[in-house]
Formats: sequence, C-alpha cells, structure tokens
Amino acid sequence: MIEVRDIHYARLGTRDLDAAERYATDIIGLQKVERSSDRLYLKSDSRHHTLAYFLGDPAEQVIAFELKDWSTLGAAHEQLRAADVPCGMGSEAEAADRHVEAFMWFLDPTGNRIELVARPHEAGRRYFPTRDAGILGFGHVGLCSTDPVRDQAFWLSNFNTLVSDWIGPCPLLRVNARHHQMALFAAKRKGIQHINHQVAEIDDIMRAWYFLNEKKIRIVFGPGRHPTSGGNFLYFEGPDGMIFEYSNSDRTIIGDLSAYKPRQFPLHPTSFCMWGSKPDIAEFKE
Ligand SMILES: O=C/C=C/C(C(=O)O)=C(/O)C(=O)O
Ligand SMILES: [Fe+2]
Repeated sequence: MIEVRDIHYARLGTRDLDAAERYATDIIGLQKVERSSDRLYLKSDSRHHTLAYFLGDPAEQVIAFELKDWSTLGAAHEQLRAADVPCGMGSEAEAADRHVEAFMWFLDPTGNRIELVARPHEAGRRYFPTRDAGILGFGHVGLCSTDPVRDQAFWLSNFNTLVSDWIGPCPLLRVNARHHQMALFAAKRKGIQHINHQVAEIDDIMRAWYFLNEKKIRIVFGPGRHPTSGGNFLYFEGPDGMIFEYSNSDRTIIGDLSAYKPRQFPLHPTSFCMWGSKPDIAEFKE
C-alpha cells in the first residue's frame, strides 16, 4: 500500500507563459515565485509552489502527491512496477525542476500522469499575492476518468485512498482528513478536469463572482454549494480551457474513520449544487 499525505502540485503545459502568468496572478490570485523563459512557478500556501506552467503542449497535465514517508519512494516504485503500471523514477534534474528532493511518475489506467514526490521544498517566505482572493491553499483536482469504477479500484487497491462520497459512479477521494483531494469524473479524455483553491469564506466566493464578471472571465458554474463537501463554490475558465474553482469546503472526516459512511448521491443536478446553479462543464452534466 502506498501512503500519501496530500495532493502537492499541478503542472500544466502552455504555449503562452505570459498569458498564464497574467491570469494566475491578476485573476486567480496566486503568487509568482519564479519565472524563466520556459517555466512559471506559482504559490498558494507555505510550499515552494503548488502550480507550475511549462512551455509545451497544453494537453500535458500532471498532478503530484507527497509521500507520507519519503523513504518509501523506492518501495512505491517497486510496487507499481510489479503491478505492470507504466512508471519510472525521476532524474535529479527533473527533481530539481519540480523543487523536490526525489520523485517517481506513473500513469493511472486512464493515462493520467501522476507524480509521487519525496521531501518537496517549503518556501522560506509566506504566500503574499498581489490580489487578495482569500486563498488558503491548493485544495484538490477533478481528474478525468474514462472509467471511474476501474480507476477507483486502482486507487483503492494501491494507495491509502478512501471514498468520501460518490456522485453516480464518480468517487470523491481523500488521503487525509479533508473531504477530498481528488475526484474522478467520467470523461472521454484524460487530463485535469478542474483545479481547486480553497478560500476562507463565502464572502471570498461572492467577491470573486463580482470581480470575475467585471473582468469578463467566463463563469462556468456557480456561485453555488456542493452537498458533498458542503463547500460554497465558483468555477471559471482559465488559460488553455482549464477550469479553476474556488471553494470553502471545510468538511473534515476525523475521529473514528471506520464509522464514516461514504454517501451515494445520484447523477442529478441537485447532487452538484444544492442551490440550483447549473454547470456549463461537460463532466458535471447528467
Ligand atoms: O459537483 C461536484 C463536485 C463536488 C465537490 C465538492 O464536494 O466540493 C468538488 O469540489 C469536486 O468534486 O471537485
Ligand atoms: Fe472541486
């Protein structure tokens, strides 16, 4: 069993780093920590970065989880290799590019590239953005899955992943006390379906709604409230069609974990928003 602590970063290819930088800093409210001709690192909390853009194909999208115990990296690689999962160890140069001491990569059954990182770098300075969006940190991703039942089995059998809730066949998965760090949404493609940043309160969601409308950013879902995590949310479109979400999903599952029962929600609009907001996101439609 591979034990991970939390989701750590997303890495996205883009053909236009300048546009990505403007959007990430001026619109989302992330802080630029480093920029070169082919890299952009953005931070949202105490870590060196939680989102990186590289000059390349926007279809290349990666998420990373931090291992609970850095010394299990070799064993994790061995476990996945023995299970015939496409995987490999990262080189020293690739680890330096990710600001981690070491890492490995693998492909989930849909073909999503996932990285497992050991000893990722903290920042010596706190997160200090130029736009105050109320961001508390990187929350979770929605990941596209061509078969959520198959991919759920992959995550449950290889990792310390637990189901918090389902919407139809799609699981919202946690690896720690927070409601979810990854949700698998049925799609015809691989890739990241949305990237979530947690914000402090509902006022941040509504302030963002006015701000994004003023900036003519396409809102694709919300403002609303998820019955699953209980969070208020707002989804909006970013560079290369990536969907970003703000939410204040503060539901935690602690104490006697065996007593928590994952809840099954039907594939119905009320399972996505309890207020009645309708998504303009393919994977959130019935
Ligand atoms: O509408 C489905 C999404 C639910 C939630 C939630 O419960 O917070 C998410 O944010 C998500 O899965 O991405
Ligand atoms: Fe989300």
